Parts: sequence; structure tokens; C-alpha cells
Amino acid sequence: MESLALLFTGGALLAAALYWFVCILGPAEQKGKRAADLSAGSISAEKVQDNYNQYWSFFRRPKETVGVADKVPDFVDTFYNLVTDIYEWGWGQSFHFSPSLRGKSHAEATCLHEVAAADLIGAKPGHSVLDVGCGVGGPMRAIAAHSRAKVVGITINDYQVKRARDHNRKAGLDALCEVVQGNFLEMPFPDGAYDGAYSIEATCHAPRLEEVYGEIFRVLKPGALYVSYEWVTTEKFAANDAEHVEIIEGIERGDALPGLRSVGDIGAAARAVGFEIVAERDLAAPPAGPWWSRLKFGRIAYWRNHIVVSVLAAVGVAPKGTVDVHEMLCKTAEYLTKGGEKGIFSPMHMILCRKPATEKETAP
Ligand SMILES: C=C(CC[C@@H](C)[C@H]1CC[C@H]2C3=CC[C@H]4[C@H](C)[C@@H](O)CC[C@]4(C)[C@H]3CC[C@]12C)C(C)C
Ligand SMILES: C[S@@+](CC[C@H](N)C(=O)[O-])C[C@H]1O[C@@H](n2cnc3c(N)ncnc32)[C@H](O)[C@@H]1O
Repeated sequence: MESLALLFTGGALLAAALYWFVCILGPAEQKGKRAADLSAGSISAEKVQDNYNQYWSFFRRPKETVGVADKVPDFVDTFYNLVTDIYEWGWGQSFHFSPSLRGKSHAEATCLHEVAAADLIGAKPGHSVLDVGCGVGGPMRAIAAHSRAKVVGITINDYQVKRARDHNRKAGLDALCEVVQGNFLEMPFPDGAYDGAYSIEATCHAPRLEEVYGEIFRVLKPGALYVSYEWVTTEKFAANDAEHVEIIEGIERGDALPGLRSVGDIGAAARAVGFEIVAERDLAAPPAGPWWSRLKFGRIAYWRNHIVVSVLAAVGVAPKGTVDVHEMLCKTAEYLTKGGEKGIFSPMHMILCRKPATEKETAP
């Protein structure tokens, strides 16, 4: 009788532990979303593996193939159908890095990095501000709450639009935050519509930076400011160093990038479309703490997440291809960490630009 009770208690404990491990557990860093929500609401379960294979086929063709640039927005959309749920689960609602700050949590450092962008462009109540590549709206909500400006976000990905709108409603910020599905290379907004604009780790997805900067320039009012946190290779990157090249290509493959730009390309693209540059600097440079420290949450945590994803896929809660996508992200995290440690890559090269106030100022 006693051994039966023991067996029963042991079984109950094991079941509770399994339930906690699979259904409740979020990664140590952030409780954004429960593991059980990894059901890839973006696309139907059968399509995940297909979309994953389709995603990789993009990298199998030579970069210089004619017409590839036109396919980039679709390829980026496919990528976000695959990763949005995992990002939210494992990272939170802000899909970007931030310098780590002594005495501050990751959530606090993330928020400070976001509101710094709002302060740089002078966002204030009554302003209408554009968020170029808004994800599920983490930055948009922080910026609207901080500045009380109205924020309009645009993303290529339909599923992110839905997620962002749900989050805005839950946060009670839907009067200040609007989300639009569209391509930031051809934005559905009239000329001179916005008092300011920002992009956080999003324009790196554009095949040609001038195209997205040109669109942002067009929709800004004369005199308005635009700030961007750009992904770049730094001056330390050596194109003839095989290890450097492997790291940068690893980052491109794991993050849906048509090709990383070097630090000098950013200002050149901004000037080419008519912006004047107010400030430009790498926010990852010392004394900033390492942005990649958050990625180093340890092999055990990655393994735990891998097990959670594999169990969910095996029992049919998450689509099968999720395991491959998670595996890809594990590798990406390693490349990003190496890029940060070697100082050859930064995800936060800041450029602050102004659209000249008068047409005369724009003339060459
Ligand atoms: C700006 C972009 C995205 C930047 C980051 C938000 C994401 C880059 C790599 C992602 C992750 C890597 C490892 C994942 C881990 C294996 C998983 O268990 C939990 C989620 C990760 C931590 C995931 C989270 C988001 C990133 C840090 C790009 C796309 C331009
Ligand atoms: C890494 S996420 C960053 C999201 C958000 N800025 C944040 O920090 O949380 C990049 C975003 O850019 C968007 N994006 C990429 N290419 C785009 C395009 N051509 N048009 C519109 N949005 C695009 C993606 O859909 C995604 O929302």
C-alpha cells in the first residue's frame, strides 16, 4: 500500500515537473510568452517546414543574380513567419539588442535604448511619428508611453501586425499606436506626413539602404528628424580574414539579411537621399556594456529551450519545422556573439538625420 502511495506521489510530481518544463517555462531572461504558445500562429503547421526550406533556398543562389533584390521583402516576410513566436517567447516584444547597463535589468536597458530614440527626434504630444519596421511593437509602446506622441508602425509581416495590435490593446495604448502592413520600400503614406521617424534594427533588411531612406525622407515634414539603429560591420572587419567572413555570413544567413553594410555606407546613403547628418556614432562602443551578454545566457538554457521546442513538436503542439528554426537561431546566437566579441559587428550604429527645412537647403 505504502509503495503504491509512493509511486502515485512520484508520478504526480513527475507530471507536474513535466507540465512546468513544457508548458509554463519561459527562458530565464524574459517571461514574454509561454512555451505552449509556440504554435506558429503565423502560418499553418504544415507550411513551417516548407517555408524553412524556402528560406534557405534564398541563400543558395548567387548574390548578384538579377532580380534577387525584388524578392527580398517576401523572403523577409517568410523569415518572420518562422521566427516571430520564438523571438517573443525567448526574448520579449522588442526584437533588438541594447547596450547592457550596470545595475539595470535587460528589460530596463531595452526600454532606455528605445526611449533614447524618441528623445533624439524630439517626439512629443501632438506629434505623429513613424516606426519603420515595427515588429510586434515593443519599441512603439515604450515610445508612445514615454513621449505621448502618436506612433504609426509599418511591418511587412501580417502576423506581426496582428500581434502588435493585440499587445497595443492590452497595454491600453491603441489610441496612440497604430500598425500598418506594408513594404517600407514603397510606403502607403503621403509626402510630408510625419513629424519624426525612427527605425530600430530593421532597415538592415533592405537590399539597398538608399531605397528605404529615400522613402523615409519623402514621408517626413521638412525640418523633421529621423534616427536609425543600424546593423553594420565595423572598421575592425577584414574582408580577407576567413574567420571574419564566416561570422558575418553566419549573421546574414540567420537573420534574413540581403548583405550587411559597412559603417561608412550608412552616412553615405543618408546624404545621397538628401538628409543632413546631425550625429552618428556606434552605441556599442565603450563605455557601453556588451550588447551580446544577453545572448550568453548559457548552453544549459539553450539546451533547455531546445528540449522544450522538441517536446512540443513531438506532441504536435508546435509544428515540426520549429525544431530546425530553433536550431538555426542557436547557431545565429553564436555568430552574433562572436561578431560582438571580436568587435567586427555592431547592431546599434546610430545615425540621426534631418530633412532640410527648406527646398533651398536640399539643393546640391
Ligand atoms: C534585429 C534582428 C533580430 C535581433 C534579435 C532580437 C534576435 C537575433 C537572434 C535571436 C535569438 C537567438 C537565439 C534564440 C534562442 C536559441 C531561443 O531559445 C530563444 C530565442 C533566441 C534567444 C532568439 C531571440 C531573438 C534574437 C536575439 C534581425 C533579425 C535583423
Ligand atoms: C528585427 S525586427 C525589429 C522590429 C522592431 N523595430 C523592434 O525593435 O522590435 C525587423 C522588422 O523590420 C520589418 N521589415 C523588414 N523588411 C521590411 C520591409 N521591406 N517592409 C516593412 N517592414 C519590414 C520586419 O517585418 C520586422 O518587423
